[in-house]
Amino acid sequence: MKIAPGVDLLGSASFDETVLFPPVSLEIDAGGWSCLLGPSGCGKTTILRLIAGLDTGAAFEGRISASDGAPIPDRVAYMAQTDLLMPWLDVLGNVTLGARLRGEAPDQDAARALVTRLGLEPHLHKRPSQLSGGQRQRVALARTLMEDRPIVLLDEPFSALDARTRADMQDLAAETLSGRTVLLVTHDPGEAARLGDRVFLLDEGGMMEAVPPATPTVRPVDDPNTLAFQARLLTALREGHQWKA
Ligand SMILES: Nc1ncnc2c1ncn2[C@@H]1O[C@H](COP(=O)(O)OP(=O)(O)OP(=O)(O)O)[C@@H](O)[C@H]1O
Repeated sequence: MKIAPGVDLLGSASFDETVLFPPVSLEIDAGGWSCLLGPSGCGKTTILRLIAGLDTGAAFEGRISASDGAPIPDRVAYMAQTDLLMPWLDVLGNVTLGARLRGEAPDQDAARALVTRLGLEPHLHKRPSQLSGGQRQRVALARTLMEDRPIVLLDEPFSALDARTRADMQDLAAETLSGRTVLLVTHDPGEAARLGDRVFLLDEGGMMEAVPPATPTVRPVDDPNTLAFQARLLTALREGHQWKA
């Protein structure tokens, strides 16, 4: 894997005359997990797509740059909110899709090992229509983890999972993506409290940062500091932009 750069987004976005978010500053540290929370519709997915260089329909005024000055989009693995699985491919086919689209021979052994770690081995040759929502989400996660990219953008990657699987997948993603620059969009303050080296809250008033406990990630769910931070995030989300870090 190439060295993971930090990513900065500075700017505002709007649709015609409607401001989506005012000027914000999002500093995503190199090689760490940054979490982005905020109410539905505040622009979190738009921010991920802007960083990935994908179309958003929004007018963005500002700049998005990597700390090494090199272009960002071709170094990004992006897991969208919808799983975007190919209905005619089985689990293994979907997990190795990226390599085949690039005309490369997929690493079947690595794909099988990953699929096994994600608990999908019994479903290896099933198509997406034969899988549950949570299983489909794990296939999409596996496909993203197969892309050995230094910058990883995850849009609610664990949202369809049961509590136990969710915690397992958080651990696995943290381990697999060690050293990558990760931006995780989540609605779950507990998830941000476990995984976030930095935690940002976005709403129509702008961006705020909440400073997580100094303990390393992945933080234990039952650690009093993790729980206190989780509660603080929930309070902040409920209070909206009146809250100050
Ligand atoms: N082409 C468009 N024209 C006008 N508004 C749009 C357009 N595309 C998206 N929007 C609006 O932009 C807003 C931001 O969408 P975005 O998907 O970034 O939000 P989000 O914070 O990720 O929401 P969620 O948490 O529900 O996924 C939404 O209110 C959406 O309705």
